[in-house]
Amino acid sequence: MASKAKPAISTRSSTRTKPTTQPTTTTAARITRAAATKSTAPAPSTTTKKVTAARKPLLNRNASPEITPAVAKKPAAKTSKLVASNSVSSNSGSDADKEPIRAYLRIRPHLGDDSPTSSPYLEPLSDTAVRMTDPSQPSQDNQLHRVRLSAAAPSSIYTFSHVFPTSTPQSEFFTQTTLPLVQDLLDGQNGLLFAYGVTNSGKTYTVQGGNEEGGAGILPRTLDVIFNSIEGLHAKHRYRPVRLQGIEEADLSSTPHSTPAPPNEPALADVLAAHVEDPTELDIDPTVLKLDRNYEYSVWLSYTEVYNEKVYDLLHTVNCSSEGSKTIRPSFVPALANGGGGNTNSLLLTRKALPVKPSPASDSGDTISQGKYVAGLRQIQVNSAAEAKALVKLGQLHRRVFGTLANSQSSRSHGMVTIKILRNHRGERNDPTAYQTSRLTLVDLAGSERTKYTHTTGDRLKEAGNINKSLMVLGQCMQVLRANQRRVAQTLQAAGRSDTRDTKRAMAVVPFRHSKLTEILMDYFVGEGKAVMIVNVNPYDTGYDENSHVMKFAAAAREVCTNPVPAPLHRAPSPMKRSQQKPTQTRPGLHGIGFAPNRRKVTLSSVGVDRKVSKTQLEIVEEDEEVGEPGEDEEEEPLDPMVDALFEEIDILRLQLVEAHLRCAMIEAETREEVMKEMDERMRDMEQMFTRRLMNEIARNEMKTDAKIDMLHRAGAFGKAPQPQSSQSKREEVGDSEGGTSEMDDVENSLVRGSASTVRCAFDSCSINLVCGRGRCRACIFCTFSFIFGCLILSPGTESCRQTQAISAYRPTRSRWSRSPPTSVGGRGRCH
Ligand SMILES: Nc1ncnc2c1ncn2[C@@H]1O[C@H](COP(=O)(O)OP(=O)(O)OP(=O)(O)O)[C@@H](O)[C@H]1O
Repeated sequence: MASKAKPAISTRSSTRTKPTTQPTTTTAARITRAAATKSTAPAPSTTTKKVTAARKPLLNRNASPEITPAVAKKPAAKTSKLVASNSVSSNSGSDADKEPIRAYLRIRPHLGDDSPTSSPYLEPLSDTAVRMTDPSQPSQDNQLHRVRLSAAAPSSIYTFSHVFPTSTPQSEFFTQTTLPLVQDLLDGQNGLLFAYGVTNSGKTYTVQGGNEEGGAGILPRTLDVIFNSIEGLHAKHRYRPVRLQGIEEADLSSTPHSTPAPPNEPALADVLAAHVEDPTELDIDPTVLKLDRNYEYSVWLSYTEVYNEKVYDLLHTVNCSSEGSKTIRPSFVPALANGGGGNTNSLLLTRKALPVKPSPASDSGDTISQGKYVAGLRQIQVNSAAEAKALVKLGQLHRRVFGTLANSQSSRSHGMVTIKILRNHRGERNDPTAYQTSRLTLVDLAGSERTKYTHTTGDRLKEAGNINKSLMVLGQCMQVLRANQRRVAQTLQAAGRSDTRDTKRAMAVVPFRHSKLTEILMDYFVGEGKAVMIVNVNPYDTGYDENSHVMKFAAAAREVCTNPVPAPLHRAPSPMKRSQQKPTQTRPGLHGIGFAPNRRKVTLSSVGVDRKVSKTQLEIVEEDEEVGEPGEDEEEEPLDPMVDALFEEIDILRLQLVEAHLRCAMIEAETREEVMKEMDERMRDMEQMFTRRLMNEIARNEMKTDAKIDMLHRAGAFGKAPQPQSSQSKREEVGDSEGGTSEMDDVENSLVRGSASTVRCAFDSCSINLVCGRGRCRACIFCTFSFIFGCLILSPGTESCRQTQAISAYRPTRSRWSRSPPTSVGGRGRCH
C-alpha cells in the first residue's frame, strides 16, 4: 500500500482570516499526533488528489492553489487502478489496495461513583498493547480454596492500532482516530467509525462527549471540523442525496415529511425540557482541514436507531419550512388526552420502522453496489455546525424517549449518525454526473453485556437478545470476512496465481442479512470506504469475561480489510421524486400474518420552575416497517413472499438460537457458582472437623500431662504430697520452711515454671488464656507441645534436661509408659 503523507490540517485562527498549516495544539499533543501519524493514523490529504486524478478532467482544475506538487506527481499506475476499481464491481478493487480496519482501545478512567475495586485488570504495556488479567484469578495462598468460574483465559495480551490511556483528552482522541476519516469524507471517501464495548465503558462519552469543558466527543468535533473547513465553499445545491449514494433534484417547495405541530397539545420538547442538557456550546473544535477550493459542498445529516431489530428515523419529526430552515422541535402524533390533573399529560408517540433495501446500481455510477440503504430515512441539509448539533441533540432526545427511557441506565439501541457530503466542481453545477456523494457514519453501539449481569426479563430480555444477536452477527461477519480474505490471500500466494475468481466463488457467504445493523453497515465492509473501530473498556467493572469477548471481537475485526477508494461520480439522477412514490404497505409477517405494533408505556417526571412535579405518560407505539408495492422500484430485489417468509423463519430460528445460547451460558455460570458454593461449604466443614479433632487431642495430652505430674506428686517424687494450694504458694512455703530449694524442688519448679519461663506461650495475645496456675496457657497449642516436648528441644545441661532426669527417675512398676531407664544428667533423655 502506498504510504501517505500527513493530513493537511490547519487550525482556525480567531478571526478565521488566516488559516495556518499546523494545528495550534500543545507540543505534547503535537508529538503524540506525530507518533500516531507514524503508527496509526493514515494520511488523508493525498486522497483528494487521487480522487481528482480519477475524475473526469476539468478545465480549471490545474489552477487549484491547493494542489501540492506531491499530488500532481501521483503515479499513473495508481490512477489507472482507481479507475479500474470504479468501473468494475464495488468489491473488486485490487486486494492489495485494501486496508485493515483500525482498532483503537480507549480505557475509561475510574469514576467516583463506581463500586470500589482493588485495581484495574487492564495494564497498558505499550502504545499498542495491553495485558488483561482476570481479577478473580486465585492468588498463591488461596489457590486450593478457589475454583475458577470463568472460561476466559486468565491473562492475555491484546494489540491495537493504538491504546489510549485514561488520561487522553477528547481533542487528542478525536485528532488521532477520527480526523483522518473527516479528511477522507471531504475528499470523497466513505468512512465508518463504530464504538464497541460493554455497557458503561464510555461509548456514548466517546461519540457524543461529556458536559465538562473540552469534553465534546468525536461527533460534535467532526461537525465543527467539517463546517470550519468548508467555510466559503458551502453551496445550496440543486440536487440532494437519496438512498445510499444516489442524488435527485431537490424540490425545495415540497416538505413531504413535515408534520405541523398540533396547537394546544403538549410537545415532547416542552415536556422534556428538564431532561435536556444545557445547549450552550462552549466546546468548538478549531481544526480546519485543507480542501480543494474548486469544489463546493453541502452537508446532509441523518440519524438512525436500530432497536429490537427495527430501524427508526430519529429525525422523522423535524419540520422543514419551504425555505429549508428547520424548526428543531419534535411534533409527535397528538396527545391522546390531557391527564386532567393539571400536572399529568399523556402523549401517544408513534413511530414506524423503516425497511432496509438494496441500493440500486444506478446510484453508484457504473459500479454494482452491494450496499443497502434505509428507505424513507430523512437526510436533512445543515448549514452550520450549531444547526447540525441541535439536530443531533433532538435525535438523542428521541433515542432516549423511544429506546432507553424505560431503562435509563444504558443505551439499548444502536445509534447511527450519518453525515453525507455532496460535492461538485464549481464549473459544473448543472451537470448531475459531476456530483459525488461521500458519507461518514458514526455508530454508538448498544452495550454488549449479557443478560445475566443485567437481570433482564420480559421486554428487556428481548432487547438484550436482539442486541446480542446484532453484535453476534457483526462478529460473525468479521470472522467470515477475515476467513474469506485469508483464503484469497493464500490463493494469491500459492504458486504466484493472480486469478482468484474460483476462490472468490467458493467463499463463504457473509451473514450481513441476519441483522439490521450489519445490513446497514455492510457497504463499508464490502463496498468502498474505511472502517475504524473504537473499543471502549472500563477496567474497573466486573465484566472481565465480557471484556475478553470485546477484545476477541477487536482482534477479529483488525484483520478484516476494507476497500478505501473514493466514491464514484453519479449517473444522471433518477427522475423519480418522493411525491411520485407509491403508497407503501406493512410488511407481512410469517405465513402472511402481519406483526402487531409494539406498545410500551413510559412515565416521565420532571420538576417545573414552580417546583411542581409534573408527570407525563408516554405511550410508545412502534409500528412495523413498510414495504413498497412490488415493482415500485425496478432496480430493487423482487419480493418473493416465500423467500421472505423463509428469511423470517431463519431470523426467528436464529433469535431462538441466540436465546438458547444465552440460556446455556447463564445455566453454565449458575452451575459453576453452585458447585463453587458446595465446595466452599465442604471445605468449611472439613476445617471445622479437623479443628475439633486437634482441640480434643490437645485436651487429651493436657490431661495426660497433669495425670503424670499428679502421679509424681503422689509418689512423693518431689518430696511431699501435693497440697490443695496453688503451686506458687506451695513453692513459696517450701522455700521458706526449708530455707532453700532442694534439687527436687528445683526440678519441680523448673518443670512447672520452666514451660512458662523458658518456653513461653508464643501467643501473648492468646484469646483463651486459661492460666492453669503453673504459669502457662493450657489451651494454647504451643504451650502444650512445648511442655510435652521441651525436653527434646532444649540443650543438655539446662533446667529442662534436669526435669527429664527427675521425671525419668520415677518409674512406677506397673506403669507401661515409664519403663525406660533413667537418663543421666546432661544426657538427652526422653521425657515420659
Ligand atoms: N474517558 C472518560 N472520561 C471521563 N468520564 C468518562 C469517560 N468515559 C466514560 N465516562 C463516564 O462514564 C460513564 C459511562 O459512560 P457512557 O455512558 O459513555 O457508557 P456507555 O458505554 O455508552 O454505556 P451504555 O452502553 O450503557 O450506553 C458516563 O458517566 C461518562 O461520563
